[in-house]
Amino acid sequence: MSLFRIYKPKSYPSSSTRLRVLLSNHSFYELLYDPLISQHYRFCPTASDVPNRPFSTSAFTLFHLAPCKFPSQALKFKASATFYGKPFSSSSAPNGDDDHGVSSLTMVESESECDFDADVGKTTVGVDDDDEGCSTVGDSTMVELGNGISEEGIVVDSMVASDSNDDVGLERCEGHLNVASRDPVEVYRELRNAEKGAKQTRCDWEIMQQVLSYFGKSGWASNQALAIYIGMSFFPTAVQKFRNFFFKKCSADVFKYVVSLGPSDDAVKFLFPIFVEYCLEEFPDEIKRFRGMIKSADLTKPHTWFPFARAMKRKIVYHCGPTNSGKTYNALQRFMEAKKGIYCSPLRLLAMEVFDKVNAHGVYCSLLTGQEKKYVPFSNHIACTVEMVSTDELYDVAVIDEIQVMADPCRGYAWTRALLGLKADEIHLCGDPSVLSIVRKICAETGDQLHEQHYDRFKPLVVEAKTLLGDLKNVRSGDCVVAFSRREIFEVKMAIEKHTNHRCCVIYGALPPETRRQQATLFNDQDNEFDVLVASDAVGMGLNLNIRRVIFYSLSKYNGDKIVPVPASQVKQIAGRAGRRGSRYPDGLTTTLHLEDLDYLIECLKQPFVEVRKVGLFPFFEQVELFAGQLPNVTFCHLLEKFGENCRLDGSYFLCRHDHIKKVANMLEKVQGLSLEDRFNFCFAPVNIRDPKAMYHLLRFASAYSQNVPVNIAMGMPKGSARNDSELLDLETKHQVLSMYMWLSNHFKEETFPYVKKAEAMATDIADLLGQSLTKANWKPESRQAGKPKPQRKEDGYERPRSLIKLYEKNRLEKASQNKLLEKVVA
Ligand SMILES: Nc1ncnc2c1ncn2[C@@H]1O[C@H](COP(=O)(O)OP(=O)(O)OP(=O)(O)O)[C@@H](O)[C@H]1O
Repeated sequence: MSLFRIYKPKSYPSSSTRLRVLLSNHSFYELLYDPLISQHYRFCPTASDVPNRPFSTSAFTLFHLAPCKFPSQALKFKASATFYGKPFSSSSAPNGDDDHGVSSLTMVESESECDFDADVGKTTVGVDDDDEGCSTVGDSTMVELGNGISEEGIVVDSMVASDSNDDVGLERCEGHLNVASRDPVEVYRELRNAEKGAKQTRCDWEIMQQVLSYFGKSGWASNQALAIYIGMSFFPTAVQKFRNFFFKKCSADVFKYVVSLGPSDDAVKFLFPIFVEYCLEEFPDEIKRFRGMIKSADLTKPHTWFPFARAMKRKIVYHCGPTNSGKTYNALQRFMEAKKGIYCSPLRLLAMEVFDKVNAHGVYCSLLTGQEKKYVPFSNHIACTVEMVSTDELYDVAVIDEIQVMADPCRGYAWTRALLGLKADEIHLCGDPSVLSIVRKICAETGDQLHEQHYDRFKPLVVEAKTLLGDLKNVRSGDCVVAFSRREIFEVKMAIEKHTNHRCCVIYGALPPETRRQQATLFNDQDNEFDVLVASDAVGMGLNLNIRRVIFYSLSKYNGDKIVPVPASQVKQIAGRAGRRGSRYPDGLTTTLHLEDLDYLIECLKQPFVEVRKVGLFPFFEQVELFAGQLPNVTFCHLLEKFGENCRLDGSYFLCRHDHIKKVANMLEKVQGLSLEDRFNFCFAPVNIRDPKAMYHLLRFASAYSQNVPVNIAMGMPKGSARNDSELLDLETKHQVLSMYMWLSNHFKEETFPYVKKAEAMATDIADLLGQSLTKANWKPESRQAGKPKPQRKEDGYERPRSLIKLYEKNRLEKASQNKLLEKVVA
């Protein structure tokens, strides 16, 4: 039954319309001008099984209602008047939105508008306060509208229920409209208990197909289904079964009602609670399994994972500022004063530096990294890499360096864990301001007391506008040329040594920390010819270097996928290495090789730190183990994938990337006899997944370990320093393999890795050989990255690279102008 609320604006000319409206809840409608009944209109459904329902109305204009397929689409009247009909819907819509209970017709004329709202499920016709001329009607299905012409608006004359012969029809119509207001549990039970569903017309059946297909594709429904533990992957199966059930059991009124909604969100919202009832009854096992899975993949509220730390009232001091502003210095002062302290470093190299520095100050300090444990007798202090931090020990003072790495997509979880879990009365965080607001948020959750100390750079960094004008001959003593690939580093070294009198030290990520330190010492030492440093972004952290000027050879780098501009935060960090307090060059300078890169450098240095909104998390083994209990018989790699899909996180956290872990997990699938914990630990071993030799050795180590036999190093010692780049690469790989062996010996049963001392000795020797090799290296690097833009050749033989930043900028501008053009065309 329908309620028609008819009104029109007062401005509407009183003589303009005289009409009658009949609404019926069938799918197809037509409004016809019947020439036999001059000036009268007939409003009739087209469905063949529903009789025409002519009725008379007077109107002075002709209009036509174009047929529409679904009620959800607008019913459109054309001519001098246009009507739009919104879909019928239940007045008790699941979301409680009253609008869903209103069907409406809107008449639009060329000069003015008149709206008709038809409320479903009531029996009276009301008139808005503003409106006049409509009268109420009785409770028949054919709604009678009031007589007479309004002073100002629509005149609606009495409507005759011409089809009132059919009481059953009326009940049916009323019945299907009432469906919406019924309890979904009751509707579901009725369907479930029905022996057979009602017969449907082909047309309705097709519409229902579309409705259920719309339901299956609804992101809202699949999301909501998670609340009853119907997982995303099971949702399509559940919908398919529900669909079959619905077709088999659906009663006429429910069917009609859903068809009247059409494939729409209203239909989804109506069906969803019935679907829920169906799922709860039909899929208890799946729901139980998924609930268990979700529960075990719950990474929400990570601060509650550390109850002992929560029981403490910790004081957190955030040393917040740019590079070279004395943050770490001040934090380390507190660390050394403490009775018991821990320093957490982002790099082995930095942990070693602090270990040396603190011991040199007479404070006994041990060293703990993934690869080495150096216990200093009577020490109460420890310098460790952040991944190795113990959340069991109690400390007076802890220092977490480079706290902004919390937001690192791969390693961030280690910083988050240290911050949340460290049992220390006082925790000093050193870093730039990018994670300050999120640390504030975390402290509010943990109940820790946060103190902020803000710092400025000791001396401002000066940008040299002249640049090197594209010529490496312009390097000077104390310069550090920064390039972002190993290949470029060696090209630059060669070019400088060939065309100038300078000698170059080299620092890049694949070198062992010992070699990096050796090269840094060589560079810092004034009594030799090595006065220029060529380095990768590895120079950005951890080394105290006497750098006068940082020169960016380029400001773009390969990110594993494509060449991208170096992020501003990284540019700042690297440039900030110039002019350290206490070094030979306290005033820092920075510039670029090319003039055209200078703008980007200035732009980066000017940019404020971008506020980080999320920091990294990764599950502990125990969490993965719990999760695995819900998914027996899947590979470890698949397990990690599933964990990633199903884990829940709070808004301040993201799950750290684990492609690297999955790649190792995948490789180790063929190794039998490893426990889940073994697999988990092997996956964290430091291995370069792009180096097949290193991957081979990891596989070999894991196989031997799984057979419980002593794991051999099985790798020959190189005879001498490298004579070419492939020998240098070989030394790098060998050192990585030894480093991996040492790491494994610290993370697995020691007796299974009995040659750890030998590995340490070999690693030290190889680090030395690497240092020697770099000192004399004057060969062309081997190309490992096909497809990278080739450097341009200069006439004097010196190779000058193209400015990729310029190229990037050009592409960006081209893209932007293309987009603008496209927008124009679309407009
Ligand atoms: N008060 C101080 N007295 C003497 N030297 C200091 C002092 N503060 C800092 N320094 C020296 O200044 C240099 C930079 O300090 P520090 O490493 O603490 O800076 P930072 O802000 O932590 O920079 P980064 O983030 O680059 O590590 C270091 O060599 C440090 O020893």
